[in-house]
Amino acid sequence: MEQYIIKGGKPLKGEVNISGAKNAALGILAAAIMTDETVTIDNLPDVRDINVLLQAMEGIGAKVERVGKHVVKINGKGISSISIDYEYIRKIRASYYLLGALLGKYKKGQVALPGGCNIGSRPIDQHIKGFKALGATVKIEQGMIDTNAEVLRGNHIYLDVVSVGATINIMLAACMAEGKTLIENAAKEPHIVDVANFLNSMGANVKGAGTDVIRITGVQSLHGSEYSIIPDQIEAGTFMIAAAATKGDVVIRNVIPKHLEAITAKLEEMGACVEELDDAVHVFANERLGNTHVKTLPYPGFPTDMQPQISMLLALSKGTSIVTESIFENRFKYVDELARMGTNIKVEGNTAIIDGVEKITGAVVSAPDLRAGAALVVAGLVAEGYTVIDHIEYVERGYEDFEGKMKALGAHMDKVDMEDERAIQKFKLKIS
Ligand SMILES: CC(=O)N[C@H]1[C@@H](OP(=O)(O)OP(=O)(O)OC[C@H]2O[C@@H](n3ccc(=O)[nH]c3=O)[C@H](O)[C@@H]2O)O[C@H](CO)[C@@H](O)[C@@H]1O
Ligand SMILES: C=C(OP(=O)(O)O)C(=O)O
Repeated sequence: MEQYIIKGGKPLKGEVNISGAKNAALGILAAAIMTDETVTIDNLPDVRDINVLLQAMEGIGAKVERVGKHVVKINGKGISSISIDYEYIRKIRASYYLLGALLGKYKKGQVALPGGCNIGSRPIDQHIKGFKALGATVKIEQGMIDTNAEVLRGNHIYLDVVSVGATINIMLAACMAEGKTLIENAAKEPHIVDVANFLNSMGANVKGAGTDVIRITGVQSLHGSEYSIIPDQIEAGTFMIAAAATKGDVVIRNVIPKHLEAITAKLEEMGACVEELDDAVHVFANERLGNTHVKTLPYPGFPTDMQPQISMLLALSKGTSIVTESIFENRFKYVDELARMGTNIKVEGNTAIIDGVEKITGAVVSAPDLRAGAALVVAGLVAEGYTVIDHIEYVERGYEDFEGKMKALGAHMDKVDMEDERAIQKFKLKIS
């Protein structure tokens, strides 16, 4: 098993290119099997979750052809099974988008209950409510969700909680239902809009994505398309935080600055400088930042997927900050790991009370989930001495070539097998 090794203390400097959005790509890939024609998808991030979903799609008979590192051609004509193997599902959350896609196209589908980051209980009742409203029967037996419909008919669906996953899943199925569907209290994240735009490029009729009411008029079939995925808001935000935390100066390219506004606003409140360019943001900081308070909320609020990273930054800032996690109940597991590095964070229920410290020191820590792992990497970049991060497979679920991109910004960071004494010596020699 490999780990990240980081020698902290170097300000990040230079330019970094952001990859395509993982959470948009997952919905788009699932949607791609809804046509029998070929779909070409560009700006696909080369990350673990995407590769697992592509394997799951191949597993049911879809043709998946990698044309380059970031381009894939998909053809769903040869699909011979509507049942997704448990092996793939337990590894990722968004495998359940295949359920919405299969239900829309074939009026039936079967997947195991999904995995993904262990950040809370993560029920799927709203997905099920949506499928049932469209006329499907949904059974959960022996860990499998089995859905089936004679006919799918559009309906009026009010989501009791704002859910990214349920909004996308219902949108997928409703695209090929008879008549009109109205999703009220829909999620508004940039990836919802991207999935809707992709569906429309295949001939679907989805209106209002990005607002809380989405109107879908079902069509009988979808056709092939060529589509490029939007940049990853969370990867970009993570580099923004890393630039500020290391008192660096970084231009973060291939982003949509509008998607980053909540993060930009918080960084500016803390005293960092953020310049918005056309498709880039320039982030720099010269001194220790000040405190602020953060509450995670659905888009356009502050994203829960950025909560560990900003909490880490606040742990180094002046004064006391309060971070309230209002989306997931178990997203502070990284706090104990950060404490090994010398931070002072107290968690009470869904709130973290963060007393900023002036410096932290390297330690051996373990990534409990994807974004928490990214926050530990940022901590390692700031800490005095060496930090070793275990369980980087979580980080690799969502960050493409994280160590490569950090190294290009001047970070002393590598991926090594800690049992390989020579690799560690090589890393130490390289930076001495
Ligand atoms: C693959 C993907 O895109 N993952 C993202 C997606 O996860 P995911 O789609 O799982 O998150 P949701 O937006 O669905 O969850 C939001 C809240 O709604 C609750 N809920 C959700 C569905 C449901 O049927 N019932 C219910 O109660 C959840 O427990 C949570 O408290 O959005 C989250 C919130 O922005 C992000 O943190 C994840 O990175
Ligand atoms: C929590 C995340 O992913 P998932 O929903 O796939 O677990 C994430 O992307 O931060």
